[in-house]
Amino acid sequence: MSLVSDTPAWQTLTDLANTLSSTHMRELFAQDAQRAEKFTAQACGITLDYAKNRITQDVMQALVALANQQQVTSKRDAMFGGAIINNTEQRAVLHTALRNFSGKPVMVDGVDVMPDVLATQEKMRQLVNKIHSGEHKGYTGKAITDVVSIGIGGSFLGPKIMTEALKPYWYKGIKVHFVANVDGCHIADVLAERDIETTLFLMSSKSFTTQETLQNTLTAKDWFLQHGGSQTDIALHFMAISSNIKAATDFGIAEENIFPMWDWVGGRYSLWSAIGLPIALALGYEHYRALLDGAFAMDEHFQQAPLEQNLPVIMALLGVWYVNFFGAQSHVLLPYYHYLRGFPAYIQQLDMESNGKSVTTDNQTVDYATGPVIWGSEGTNGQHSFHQLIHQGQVLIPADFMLPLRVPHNIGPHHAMLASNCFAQTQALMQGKTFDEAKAELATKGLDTAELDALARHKVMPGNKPSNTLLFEQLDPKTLGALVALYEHKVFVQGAIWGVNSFDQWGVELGKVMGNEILDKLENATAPLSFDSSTNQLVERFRAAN
Ligand SMILES: O=P(O)(O)OC[C@H]1O[C@](O)(CO)[C@@H](O)[C@@H]1O
Repeated sequence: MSLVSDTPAWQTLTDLANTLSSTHMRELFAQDAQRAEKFTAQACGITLDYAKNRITQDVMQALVALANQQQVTSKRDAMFGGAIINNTEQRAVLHTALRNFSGKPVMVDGVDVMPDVLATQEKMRQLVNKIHSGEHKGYTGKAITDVVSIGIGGSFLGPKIMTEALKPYWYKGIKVHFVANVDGCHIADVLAERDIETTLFLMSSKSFTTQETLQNTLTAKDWFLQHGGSQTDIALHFMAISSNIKAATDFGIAEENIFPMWDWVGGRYSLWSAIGLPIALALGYEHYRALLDGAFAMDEHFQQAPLEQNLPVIMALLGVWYVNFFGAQSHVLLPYYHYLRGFPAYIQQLDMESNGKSVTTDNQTVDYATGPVIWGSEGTNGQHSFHQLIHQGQVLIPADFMLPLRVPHNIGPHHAMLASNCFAQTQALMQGKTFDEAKAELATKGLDTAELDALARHKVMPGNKPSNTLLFEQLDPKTLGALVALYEHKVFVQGAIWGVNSFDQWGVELGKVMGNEILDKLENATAPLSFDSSTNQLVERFRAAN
């Protein structure tokens, strides 16, 4: 098969991008009073206004033609149907089965996975209720008040960020804490404030081989044993979530305390599995279930809505448009909602670990970018920091703004101020400010002509900077579930267009192997070194200091 960059649909888009490069979005808005209406789509409590993009209806049609040419819908159906689409690991990709409430079976290798999925959800529900009711007690008979979740990557980001995003829904009486980094400062800080009698540790690792998670759990176990807990008490205080049951039991976790997951769930897609247990403990099972319901609703939308009205497809196509036809190298996420402040970091793993690839599923090296750098932080903080570069810098950075229309507080004018900042940023990015407008603003400042011209040049804002605005009625668990699934499917569609396998992550493996080799040399201070001279020197300096 030819690369997507050699296809007619790609050429059409290249031509359209050239034509459109001389047209400012101000003109596109001036030409069409219905522009906002035409470029707005809605689903699952989310409204996407994508009118402030460098697009026309011709562009959107050509992008949809690209999606059709790349067989996005049949690839989508293959994923939902349990086909082995992760071809380098020979795995199905079925995080969608974890939120499948259709009552229909999902088959992998001729076996329906739904009974195991539902049984695990029931086991989670029972544990959450036992902990919240105080029925599950610590070894001294006290109720559990704190949960420490240990995991990294997808076994950390989803649980932590979704828990944080749903703070208004937290169950009173339980606090959930997260440890990811192997940096001992992290676990030391978390343990220092815990009461051994009332703390439950959850070890989350799909593979049960991840260095950071294994070491942090060993440290937690040592702490438990050193502070009065015994080997038999461990069963009341340590549980695990893993697809590697044997490794978990070998590690010392009682089999009944292991929540299973499966190799058809990718790490960065695993919050819907028992990896989401910390979320369920923080919120209560009903709210956790609503999160899954929201994702299921988005799955249905993704499968059923025409491509032109399909939220994940539209967002994916706009991303491809900027990455491949305007050379955008990054994409910024700007949640205007404090509790959603971690969302950019979540999408960073989802997007960059999925599509940061160079070879297609049919083993060809690509000659185009397969994804931008994803970054961002909460509004309005970014406005007083990096927005300057988005407004006036020489790099194109498409943005996703996010705002709940209603918030769980009613404190003075805060929410209207927040919303006005969000909307104003999208407006300023699109509209910009011309030289004449800048000069007119300075007219009353008493400057001479040369001074006025010089200063006005600095105040020019080019505008024509693209953004999407995502509005939610409110960020309840169901809407958050839909939002996460929206981005998952966006990433899927982009991977389908670029022809890459979005579900492996070989790029992270080499560092792990080399890290272990270096650890060996750090722990054996006399072992000869045969790395490159820089690495040798770094190891020697570490040895000298320790
Ligand atoms: O759940 P595990 O197996 O400990 O893996 C944690 C993370 O490590 C990665 O494999 C890569 O670092 C991620 O994809 C994954 O989410």
